[in-house]
Amino acid sequence: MAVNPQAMRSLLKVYFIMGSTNCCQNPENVLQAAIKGGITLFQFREKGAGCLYGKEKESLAKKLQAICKQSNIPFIVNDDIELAVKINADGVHIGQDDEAADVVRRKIGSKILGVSVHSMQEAETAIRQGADYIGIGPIYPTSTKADAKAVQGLTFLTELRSADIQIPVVGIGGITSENASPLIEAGADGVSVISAISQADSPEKAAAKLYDAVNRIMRNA
Ligand SMILES: Nc1nc(C(F)(F)F)ncc1COP(=O)(O)OP(=O)(O)O
Ligand SMILES: [Mg+2]
Repeated sequence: MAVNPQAMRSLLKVYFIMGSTNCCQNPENVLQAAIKGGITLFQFREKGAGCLYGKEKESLAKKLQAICKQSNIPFIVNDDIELAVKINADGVHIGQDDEAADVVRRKIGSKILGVSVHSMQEAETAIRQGADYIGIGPIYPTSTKADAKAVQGLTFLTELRSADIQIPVVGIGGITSENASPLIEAGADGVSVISAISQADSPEKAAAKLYDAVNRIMRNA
């Protein structure tokens, strides 16, 4: 753990993830609007058919990183540790098929380290190896991630919290402002979304609705 857990929980509230293939509009404009709407954390996930590579990927990453910096929103890079270190990102997110968390922790020092987990064992390993937060999902059906695992609903989240695992947790997969509340009520510290914001007519309004939905539940908890 390199980031204060309470600070990490606040950052996870509305965690926007995007790459160039997720956007109908210009990614920079979408990110600007999402920040205006109230996202609390951003992840650059350049992946899937038609995604950018090499210099083009790095150039877009730097543009989005600069937009985040202007609003003090931490900039996280998915999968690509080398890029994250090269551009001095604020953290990285890795899955079970990426580099091991302990290896990545040694490469990134005290930056934010997020790990996708799908079982108690993977969660315990991620915690032992220094993850600052874990991502679980898909909570609901998703069309964004082609190789997503089976929809898990709130089952795994409930299992984690019942086992008194207190690491900051964010859910992902098909989440919208309409279905976010049960996730927070079940103990998630935030929601992670791609399409709900990146495909919205108004990314600003979509981000604001998510922010309100999450905070309304947290206030009443
Ligand atoms: N990028 C992500 N961020 C999260 C977070 F927790 F941040 F919401 N959860 C899940 C993913 C999925 O990441 P991806 O690289 O597509 O898949 P894999 O897990 O197979 O590596
Ligand atoms: Mg990954």
